[in-house]
Amino acid sequence: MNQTMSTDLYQINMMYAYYKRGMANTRVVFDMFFRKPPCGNGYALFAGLEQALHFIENIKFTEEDLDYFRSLYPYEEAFLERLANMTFTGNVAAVREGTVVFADEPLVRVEAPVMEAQLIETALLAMINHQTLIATKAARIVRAAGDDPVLEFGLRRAQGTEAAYYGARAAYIGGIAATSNVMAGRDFGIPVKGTHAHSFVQLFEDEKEAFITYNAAFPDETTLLVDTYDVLGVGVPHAIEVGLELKKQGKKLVGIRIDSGDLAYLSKEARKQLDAAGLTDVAIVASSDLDEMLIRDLKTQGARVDVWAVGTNLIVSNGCPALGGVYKLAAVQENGEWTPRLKISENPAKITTPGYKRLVRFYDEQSGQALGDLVTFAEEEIPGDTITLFDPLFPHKRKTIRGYRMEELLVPVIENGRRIGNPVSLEDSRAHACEQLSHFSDEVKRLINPHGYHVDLSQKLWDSKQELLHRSRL
Ligand SMILES: Nc1ncnc2c1ncn2[C@@H]1O[C@H](COP(=O)(O)OP(=O)(O)OP(=O)(O)O)[C@@H](O)[C@H]1O
Ligand SMILES: O=P(O)(O)OC[C@H]1O[C@H](OP(=O)(O)OP(=O)(O)O)[C@H](O)[C@@H]1O
Ligand SMILES: O=C(O)c1cccnc1
Repeated sequence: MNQTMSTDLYQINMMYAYYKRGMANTRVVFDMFFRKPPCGNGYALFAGLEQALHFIENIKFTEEDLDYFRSLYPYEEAFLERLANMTFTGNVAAVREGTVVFADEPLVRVEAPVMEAQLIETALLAMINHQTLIATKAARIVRAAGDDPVLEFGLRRAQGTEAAYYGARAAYIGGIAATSNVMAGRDFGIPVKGTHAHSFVQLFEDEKEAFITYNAAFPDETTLLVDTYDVLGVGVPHAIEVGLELKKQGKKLVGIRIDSGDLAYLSKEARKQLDAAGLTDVAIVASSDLDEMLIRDLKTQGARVDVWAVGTNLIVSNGCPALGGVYKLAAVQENGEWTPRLKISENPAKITTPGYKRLVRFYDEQSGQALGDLVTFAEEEIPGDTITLFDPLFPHKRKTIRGYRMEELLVPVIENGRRIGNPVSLEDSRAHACEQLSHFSDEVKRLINPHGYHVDLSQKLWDSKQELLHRSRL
């Protein structure tokens, strides 16, 4: 779908004012970043870039769009004509999908004529804020589940089918093993999995007949929902009967699903019953309003769950319904030079970092551990083996690091309006997320009160920011 009209009216109005002032071609740099990771997490998993780049590459106003603008305001016809011919001609650099990212670092850098940079703001933020949020929530849930697979079951509870569709994509980057969402499976290549509903059991005279019927249709991949009537009294015993019959035929019951009640108690007792019947390899799937905290708690209770199915709380990111990613002007080109621009706020943490910037990450060469991120001006040289980093809010807090490997995080993805290289596959982004997470300590990744990770500014950038701050007070 063409998303060009997915913008706020104020973007069009600012574009018009720039146009009238003869500033439409002024080149600017905007940075996309967030100020706080979602869900009290220490980091976010960057996602949604593929959709954002696709949107940018396909900017196109239609005749109907222009008619709509005419109905809103007497914009000059020459402006509307300009919109009609508008495409994105600028440059975009971004962090790779699946990268572990932190507050206050530039994740997308857009350099373009101001009309174009302004037009793409809203949809770019919407796409990246949404998917980064869900990928991060998924990563939390997957972390709580440890080595157990997590299934995404949220389609019916998402804020609309589009949120479910892209949410499933983001959740896959965040590490879920499969989704129930067939369209997301078809389009993104995410493995799809499913069991059956209570209605399937209710439709038959007795539960066992329902189980046999389902198994007859899916002899090699049956997971039976055992909580329609009485989990331990009839559900598990009926599933065991089916499992034993399959065993006789050299086949296997894949699993049972428990969707209500005390999941710790029921899973332990169900495990005992299955094991006693010799069905030690039948997996137990749990679902029922789960989230990362409940999964963690159920594990400490010794729940014997092998697979966690999570719907609502994952797909709506319950408890943290939005990521506050922003898009701020960082520099303006004046006489061929980039002039840094600053946005002041009463809250020091909200003061933006001006300039045309670069973002690098240092890893310990030996252990591979991520040591810190550094934001510098784009043209700055970074020493290859020793560097002193300092906290931008508390500059006396310093740390010298040595023997590192450096990674450029912000890499060009669109040049002069054209995509560079091939789109990265979802599978690669998911693998990248997994690899990225392995470089961060358990303290940074813990679910509650995570350890802070260093995101520092170069001396030059920090000095420039201070100077601009002082000047702005005059
Ligand atoms: N052992 C447990 N410890 C903590 N929370 C649990 C445990 N077992 C289940 N829960 C959670 O408690 C909640 C149970 O909710 P509730 O009693 O409303 O519904 P239910 O048992 O799933 O039944 P129904 O689906 O029929 O409403 C769910 O969020 C579930 O994940
Ligand atoms: O609890 P969630 O994490 O949101 O996971 C999805 C839920 O959706 C289904 O219930 P629903 O009552 O809609 O249908 P059912 O008849 O299949 O149980 C499923 O059984 C889960 O309980
Ligand atoms: O396959 C399932 O069991 C399933 C899928 C979506 C929602 N609830 C359950």
